[in-house]
Amino acid sequence: MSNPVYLALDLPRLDAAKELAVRVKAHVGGIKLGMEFFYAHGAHGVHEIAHATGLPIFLDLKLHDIPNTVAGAMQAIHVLEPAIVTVHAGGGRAMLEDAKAAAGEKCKVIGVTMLTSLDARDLSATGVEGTPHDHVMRLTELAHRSGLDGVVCSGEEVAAVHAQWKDGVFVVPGLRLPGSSVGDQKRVVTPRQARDDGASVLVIGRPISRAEDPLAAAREIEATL
Ligand SMILES: O=c1ccn([C@@H]2O[C@H](COP(=O)(O)O)[C@@H](O)[C@H]2O)c(=O)[nH]1
Repeated sequence: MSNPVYLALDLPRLDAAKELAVRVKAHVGGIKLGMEFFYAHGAHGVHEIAHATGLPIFLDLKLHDIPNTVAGAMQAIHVLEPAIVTVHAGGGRAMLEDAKAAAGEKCKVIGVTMLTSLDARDLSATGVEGTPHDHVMRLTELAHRSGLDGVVCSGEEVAAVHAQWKDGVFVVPGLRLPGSSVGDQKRVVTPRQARDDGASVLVIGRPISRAEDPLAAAREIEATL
């Protein structure tokens, strides 16, 4: 079985990001590049990381706009050959369908349901009724009906999401080993629990990138899986 861990390279400097990725590449299955990296380094940065590591690239851009704009963005990033791209599931059915149609066959399009940095109080403050579980399940159903390949959810929901959508791709961030700092994450589980509950991709950033010894941290996480 291939390594499900994607290293989130949320670092402002390209040389530091590249050095870290090369250092731990034997202990992760892919690299996740998000807004911080992409806005700073663009297509050039993506090519640099892809060539330096040879690993699949997950572009976590969380696209969320009118359908025509999101479809245009998907076409524009096609040349980067990402294995995975994210869009916000809350963008609605037309946006999700158009994003998938524009993505090309090899790219998995994954819908972000409810950010792992949010909890029940945050959800209610945005005017959404029900629990985080209800919200995640509702958006998962929409993503599925709209033809996406899977969703991003927290480890608290992934078992239910997996039970509802057997062949989906389930991306889980908000992962921490017991006793480590959660930072801004609110719905958190261990990498092992997320995997056992049906996660296909485990997104891990700061527990590796901010560790005193990132290589040892990546190895330690790999050993728990
Ligand atoms: O709901 C979500 C969606 C995406 N993320 C991203 O995952 C990583 C997590 O980083 P850590 O340092 O391991 O907390 C980060 O790039 C987020 O943008 C998420 O955390 N939650």
